[in-house]
Amino acid sequence: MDYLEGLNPPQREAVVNMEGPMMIIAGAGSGKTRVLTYKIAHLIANGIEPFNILSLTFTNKASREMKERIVDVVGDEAKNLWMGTFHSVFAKILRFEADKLGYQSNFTIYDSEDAKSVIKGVVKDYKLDDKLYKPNVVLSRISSAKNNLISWRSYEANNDMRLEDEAQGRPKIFEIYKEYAIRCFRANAMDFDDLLFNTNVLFHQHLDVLNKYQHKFKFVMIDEFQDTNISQYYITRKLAAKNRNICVVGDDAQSIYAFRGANIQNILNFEKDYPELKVIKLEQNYRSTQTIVEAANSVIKHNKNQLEKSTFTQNGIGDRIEVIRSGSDLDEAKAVAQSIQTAIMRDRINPQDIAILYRTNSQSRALEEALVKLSIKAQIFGGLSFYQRKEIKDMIAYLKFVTNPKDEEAFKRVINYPKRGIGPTTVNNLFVKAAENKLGIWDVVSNIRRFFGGRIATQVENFANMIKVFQMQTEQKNAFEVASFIAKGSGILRELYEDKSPEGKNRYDNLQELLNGIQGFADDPSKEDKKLGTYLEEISLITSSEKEDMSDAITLMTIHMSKGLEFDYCYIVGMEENLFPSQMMLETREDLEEERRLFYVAITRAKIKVFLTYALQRYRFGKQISCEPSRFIDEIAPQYISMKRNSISDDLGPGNTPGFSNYRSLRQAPSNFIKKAVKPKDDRPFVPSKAEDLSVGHIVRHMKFGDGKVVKISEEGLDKRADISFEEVGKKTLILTFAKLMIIED
Ligand SMILES: Nc1ncnc2c1ncn2[C@@H]1O[C@H](COP(=O)(O)OP(=O)(O)OP(=O)(O)O)[C@@H](O)[C@H]1O
Ligand SMILES: [Mg+2]
Repeated sequence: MDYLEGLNPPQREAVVNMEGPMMIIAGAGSGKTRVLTYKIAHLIANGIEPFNILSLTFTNKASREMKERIVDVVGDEAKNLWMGTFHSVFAKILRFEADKLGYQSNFTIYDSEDAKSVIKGVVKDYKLDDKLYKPNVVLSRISSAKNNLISWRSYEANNDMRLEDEAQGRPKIFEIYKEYAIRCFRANAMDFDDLLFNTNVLFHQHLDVLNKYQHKFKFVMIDEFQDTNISQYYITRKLAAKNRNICVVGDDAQSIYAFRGANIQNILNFEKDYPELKVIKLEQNYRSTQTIVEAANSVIKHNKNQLEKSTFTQNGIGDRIEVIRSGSDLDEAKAVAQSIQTAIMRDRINPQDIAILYRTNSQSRALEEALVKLSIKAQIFGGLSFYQRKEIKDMIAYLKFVTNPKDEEAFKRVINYPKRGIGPTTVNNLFVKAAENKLGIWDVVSNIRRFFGGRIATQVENFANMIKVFQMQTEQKNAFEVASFIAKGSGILRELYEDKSPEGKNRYDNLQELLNGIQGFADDPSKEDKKLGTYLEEISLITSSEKEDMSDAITLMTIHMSKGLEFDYCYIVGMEENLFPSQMMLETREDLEEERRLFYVAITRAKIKVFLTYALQRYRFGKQISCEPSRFIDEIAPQYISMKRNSISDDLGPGNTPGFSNYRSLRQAPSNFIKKAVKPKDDRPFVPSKAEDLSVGHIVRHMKFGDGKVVKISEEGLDKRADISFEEVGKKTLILTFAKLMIIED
């Protein structure tokens, strides 16, 4: 069996030990995903049916790639594997079992925009302060409740949640949660978190169903195990309870979703849950050069919380990590584009093997523009950018509403678009009528004469008839035929066609592009079910907007999305304090450690070369601000770094020391241009003190500025301020509501 030859001894041991619980916690690039892939192939080669194997990955792209490789080894039968992200696999199961939970199997999956829109509605109807109960804040509380398996029924009694809400001045979240859940249910819709939450409910309440899937999934495999949350962990624990054939692989140093409830604790629990656990260590990195492996190790060493493990590589030493500084964010983007051009032309790197990684999505725009100017094709991976565009959302709303007329969010989008004289007041009246009669919106709309007369009734009736015609189409025709019919019949296509402005043309093109995509779906011979509902299912879970002709494009993505992937060259951009590490993540040691793990993930994506870039000035929050290089650059052991100045930038701004040739001399620049990360003197955990406890004379600690003495406290309007004289950075005035300070000496 030649696939076993491509494995080192511990990898092979992991693959051939087919049964029983197994855990592999090992560094980046050590072959964890490869082991999972070959293990699945090995199971199939040994007679296990592919449909008895469940394999959970972090992105759909990852699972597609795994499947392709397995097909290469064992042939086409591998196509029957159950493989995908947690969300896609359990959405599929929930559709089969929807009736057990009182849903219909054609339920809609709300993305976060839909969810926020529902929340906005609830906040408005409950007459709550919408500045306080911002949709994304509320949604994130609801999400964290669901991911910790706290239902709306138990939320109110849950002290942790309630006390935190009260502390944040938002005591009514539990009421919003309840109403939100009711509205989603009434609309036959689930949000992303519901997909996991409801699976847990399903397995908890219906033992026969659980039993069926326990029997079905004789083997369970999980990649990126460090980022599973409690909800996901319970699902897999239940599924594996019978056969106990569960194999998980991951790397605690790459845990980067703590903010979304991912829980490193799962790794620790796993050992308790399976005392017979087989643990396998992988220590050799096959992905990256020695320089990259060592540099990454030198960074992650700064984290206290990590499991003991070591990594080495037998790959070549390779080039140093190149640090490029620029005068501004625009120049940074230009420098990156130029460097990429060189990489492609001179170093003969395939564009597909080049990635630009950034901390926040909004950084992509300048880069995209600079790349276009040099005619370098780029695709954004993981962004929903295309599907977030208004015309696309409108069209999809039609498709969704036709498939599931209970979907209120879709209804709101389509009822008066294109304009058909049904204004917000009428729409509101329709909803009121629905609520009064405890009916769904479609029940009212499709029987409008029972509730309204006159002009309203005629217009709404026309709309309802149109939808009914569309619905009839869905029964006989494939997704593309129905979608084209709807695009024309609804008037959307004409509406966009008639807008001859450049933006209008662009929107028209986008809509055409969407239809192209649907046609591709309908023409795909490997798809058995070409119905509209199945198409919607696929795109609701899309994590990548790759298109066919993108084979010679480089990839842009957030670091979060890059997990598990690998590229020859990686450009990590925006290496600046307050951007990376992110401003929001500087409050506690835990947060900073999570940022550092994110940096570790970024570096370890590269096989051949890493570039780190930063700008001295950046346009943020609507104005030009000065930036300092990220402390993470400083944390890489110096022998792995070389410093380049971006030749595009003439004006390097304040602190410029002309003529330096490497990073070391930059570090010794006479100004405070690079500030060393201020290290606290002792190792107490950082727990911010209350602002009102602070008084003159206290010695306090700040996560970024280090230790200092409070010299003055003043009040200006509602803001209490403190002047603090810091040992390392001098005097600063801080607003106490924002600054987190810990009193270390009275
Ligand atoms: N024994 C081996 N021989 C040759 N190449 C290997 C071997 N093991 C792994 N590789 C290669 O090394 C690279 C990294 O492997 P893989 O992606 O499985 O690592 P990983 O541990 O999953 O990394 P990450 O933590 O980033 O997800 C891949 O290109 C893989 O094909
Ligand atoms: Mg992997």
